Amino acid sequence: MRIDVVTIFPEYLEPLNVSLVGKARARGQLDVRVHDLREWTHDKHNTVDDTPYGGGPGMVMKPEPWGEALDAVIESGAQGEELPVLVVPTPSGRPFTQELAVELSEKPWLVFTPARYEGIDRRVIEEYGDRLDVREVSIGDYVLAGGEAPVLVMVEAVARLLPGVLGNAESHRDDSFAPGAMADLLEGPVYTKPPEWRGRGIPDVLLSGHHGKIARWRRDEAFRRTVHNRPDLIERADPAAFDKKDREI
Ligand SMILES: O=C(OCc1ccccc1)c1cn[nH]c1
Repeated sequence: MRIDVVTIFPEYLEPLNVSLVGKARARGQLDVRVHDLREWTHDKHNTVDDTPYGGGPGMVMKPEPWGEALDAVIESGAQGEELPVLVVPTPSGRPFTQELAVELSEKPWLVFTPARYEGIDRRVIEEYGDRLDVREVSIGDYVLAGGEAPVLVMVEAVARLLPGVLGNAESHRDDSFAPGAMADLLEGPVYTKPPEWRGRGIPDVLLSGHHGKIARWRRDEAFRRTVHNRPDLIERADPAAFDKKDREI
């Protein structure tokens, strides 16, 4: 997979050189290219923003630098002529979910356009929306100063799903929100050695070696935690899925 990021703060994307994503890049599973938007400005001050038409607070990112940058990135594509998916982080986007992470992890090429200020001139989204699959995506209901942190979040969520990137291929089968048996439930509690820590032991069932009981206990704990922290997910859950899960245990 190829990932391009166009930003006025390239140094903000340094964390993509370390850990999980860093290793995937070193193994050649991921080709991540970070571009400085200001490379495509031509005035003395490398201007990327201006005042909003119609007035109002803040500044808007100008369309010209984005147009030149995105044309350059798209033209550099040797991805078998496949065009990239354009991912635009914004509070006004559709929610970023595990389901969307899975969908994006199956694409050969993603281009992220993190904005600063009040956002990017709408005409950029329209211009590229005519020829590309453009996704405006929110990582949550809050406003940040820029889209770079959302890009780090989305790239990590996508990269860990690439085959061979996450050590144990099974690990994301039971992820919270992963489609399938545990869909729509939060992860239950986890424990590891030592068997006793500050007078606190381990739930007996986990030491029983009885896999059926362990699976049922984990499902019940996941349910309990979901009711407590995310009752909204319970309404959405499909009771038949629980019955199916019960039969599987
Ligand atoms: O703040 C965010 O992106 C930066 C941004 C982009 C456009 C206009 C204002 C701010 C964001 C919050 N949830 N998901 C994304």
